Amino acid sequence: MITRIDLRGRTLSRRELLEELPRAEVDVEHAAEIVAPLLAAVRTRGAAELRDLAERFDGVRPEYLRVPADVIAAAVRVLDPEVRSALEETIRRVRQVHGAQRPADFTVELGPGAQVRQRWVPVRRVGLYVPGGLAVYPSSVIMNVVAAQAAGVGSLAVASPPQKDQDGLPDPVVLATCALLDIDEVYAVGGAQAIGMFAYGAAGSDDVDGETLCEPVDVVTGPGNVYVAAAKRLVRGIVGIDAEAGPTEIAILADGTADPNHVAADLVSQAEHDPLAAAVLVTPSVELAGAVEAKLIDRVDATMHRSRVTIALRGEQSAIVLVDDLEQGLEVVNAYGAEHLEIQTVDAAALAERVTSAGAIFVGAYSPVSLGDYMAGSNHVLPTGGCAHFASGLGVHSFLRAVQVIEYDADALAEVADKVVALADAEGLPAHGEAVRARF
Ligand SMILES: NC(=O)c1ccc[n+]([C@@H]2O[C@H](COP(=O)([O-])OP(=O)(O)OC[C@H]3O[C@@H](n4cnc5c(N)ncnc54)[C@H](O)[C@@H]3O)[C@@H](O)[C@H]2O)c1
Ligand SMILES: N[C@H](CO)Cc1c[nH]c[nH+]1
Ligand SMILES: [Zn+2]
Repeated sequence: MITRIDLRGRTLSRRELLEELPRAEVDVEHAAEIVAPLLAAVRTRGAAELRDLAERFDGVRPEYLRVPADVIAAAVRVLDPEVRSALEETIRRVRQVHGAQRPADFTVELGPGAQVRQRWVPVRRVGLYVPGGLAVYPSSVIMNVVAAQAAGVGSLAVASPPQKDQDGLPDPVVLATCALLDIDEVYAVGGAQAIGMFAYGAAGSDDVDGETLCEPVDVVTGPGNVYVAAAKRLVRGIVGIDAEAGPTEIAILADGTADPNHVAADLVSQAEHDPLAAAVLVTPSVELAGAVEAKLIDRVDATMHRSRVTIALRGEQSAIVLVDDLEQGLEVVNAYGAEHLEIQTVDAAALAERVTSAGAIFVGAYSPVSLGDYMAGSNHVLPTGGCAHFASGLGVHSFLRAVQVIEYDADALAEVADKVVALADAEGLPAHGEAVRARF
């Protein structure tokens, strides 16, 4: 069912360790070769191409690429009250956490009349991707939208794949969630083509050729499959992106005190996202490893997305990694840099303090990843594929830029003028020094 990798008694360099660790054959570069021509076609053919690609990849030709306002409003009217209450609770909690994320502006006085200020400025317009292929993700609407709203972004557009069983509209709960968050610009566009539409804009309204369907955005965020991740990589530079948030990963660092039933349930919970999802258990306990393997057999057998989960768990991206002790376990999870890392050990909080690479850390027996997916208040759009080594999850910072404001008066400039000239001359750029001298 799931491979074992035995690292016990082995001393490995970081490079050797990385080669031993399980990693999905999520070949973003290969996917990029597939989606590059799609992006180019969206850029030149706009709405017509978006309809053709929807037919090809989503199996439906949407009547409306931009979802009409009355359809969004109707979706919230028919929303199941229990689901509405859960969405509202998620919105409340995610707003609370993201409201606390905004970094403070500051001013530094370097001397009398010499001031540098830093201001955090939101981007003007954002394109927020909400996946909708193998599953639908109203929760991802909240994660994207609340973070952008908390940053103060003025113009927000959401895209999610057209659903065959919804006459080419996005999932109705996705639409209702947009309504709950006051979002009225929603597109029935999925995959790489949605990322292209956001990056380049798209011409051609629903019935009038030459009109604009979608204006280009400054930043594109959101999770998605390997094609979405590849498209984001390709448009980076034309627009800003958040981290690549591709097929889901869960790593669990657990010792003999962990409950094997909980560990197995958590591995299956994330494996159900995608056949390319990764589920990794790192443990020094051979007993726990055996018990988890046994529980996995029962759980996989009983779960709804059995075939998808089986492929994910059998894939080379998933494994049980046996280590000598929790110290080696920590080294392994830090080298892996999982999207989600659960710590189910004695003293889990102390170990969590020593984690240096993970998209998000879930501490102790009662903080499963599923809690973070929906209700913790944290953001579930997190870096995958090792991007946690250099990137953060989605948050208010994803939509902000730091702008420095420099203000010196005449005396303050005079004070450093000779030093500016000395450095300008040392760089062989004397006109820089002359620009300062010219003022005195
Ligand atoms: N890392 C995170 O933060 C995070 C959060 C939520 C979900 N996820 C991941 O998001 C993904 C969602 O994937 P999904 O497939 O359900 O929805 P999706 O919306 O990401 O992808 C569906 C789209 O993929 C495109 N597509 C499908 N086959 C294609 C092909 N052969 N060539 C080009 N394009 C193709 C289609 O355009 C379709 O609209 C999962 O991998 C899940 O694990 C990640
Ligand atoms: N686990 C996903 C992030 O990889 C987020 C999610 C949304 N819905 C369910 N799960
Ligand atoms: Zn999940």
